[in-house]
Amino acid sequence: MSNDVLLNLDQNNQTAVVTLNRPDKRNAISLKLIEQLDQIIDQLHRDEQTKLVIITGSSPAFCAGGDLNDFHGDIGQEEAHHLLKKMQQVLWKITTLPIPTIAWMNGLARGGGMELASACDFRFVNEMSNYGFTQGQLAISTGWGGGTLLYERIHPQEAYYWLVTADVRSAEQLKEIGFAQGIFSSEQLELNHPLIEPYTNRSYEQLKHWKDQWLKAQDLQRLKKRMDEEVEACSHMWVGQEHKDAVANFFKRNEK
Ligand SMILES: CC[C@H](C(=O)O)C(=O)SCCNC(=O)CCNC(=O)[C@H](O)C(C)(C)COP(=O)(O)OP(=O)(O)OC[C@H]1O[C@@H](n2cnc3c(N)ncnc32)[C@H](O)[C@@H]1OP(=O)(O)O
Repeated sequence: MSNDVLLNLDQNNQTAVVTLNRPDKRNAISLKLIEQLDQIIDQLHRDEQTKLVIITGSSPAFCAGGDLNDFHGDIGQEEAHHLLKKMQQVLWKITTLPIPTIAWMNGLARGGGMELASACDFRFVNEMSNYGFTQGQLAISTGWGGGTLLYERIHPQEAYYWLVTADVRSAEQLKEIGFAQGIFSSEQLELNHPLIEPYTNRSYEQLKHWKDQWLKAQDLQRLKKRMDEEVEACSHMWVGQEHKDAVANFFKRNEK
């Protein structure tokens, strides 16, 4: 079975690097990738040595969102809900990992790729890349709970505006609105990077404690309910003709 997700456990830094590994498909999230990512996140929930989790992508992209071959228009609402729910559950597990999580956004991200980043506690972006919650351009809304999480990461008014405009933005713009905590220039991730060192320089106890405080500062029950409502809403938009046309146009655009 191809490894669509790679896990590297760096013992020295007690850091887990999770890499989406479908570069030829811009790390689009297929059902198979979801399964592999789910198993890795479950493993990290059980791991009491790892103090930091970093999610990144095999260049040139970070993540192009849901794989439109798997998440395509001609399925019914219940099936759409069932498929969307799978990744929502993974995003929930990432959100509630008991140690800090970082999205190292090495390359472009679209749609669900931004939702994946929103499930992480911190986000660092590549100055050369661009990023967008582009679901609105596909006649749907976010469908994995990442739109709900966005409201927790930046000012709610800014989150609302971005979801409606569905536009693609620069690294600078993401830093400006507080979605990204920092900007880097090198594509590949180094654990001794100045943006990563503040985490690897801290102990497991410190990082676990701060994450516990962070989770307790939120109404997790209400957050999960809102994420569930998001999946339901998207599953209804999914079956609309506009969405089907938008997906068909994407693949037409990409026909060589
Ligand atoms: C499931 C819902 C979920 C949610 O919001 O909850 C979603 O994420 S919906 C999907 C949202 N994502 C997109 O709409 C992005 C679509 N892709 C693009 O706009 C571009 O591919 C881009 C900007 C990511 C990269 O452009 P670039 O020019 O660098 O590459 P290509 O377009 O030539 O693509 C290379 C290769 O990758 C395949 N690809 C890219 N994105 C997807 C995708 N989302 N699903 C499936 N496949 C994707 C593309 O078809 C090309 O494959 P090839 O076989 O070489 O033609």
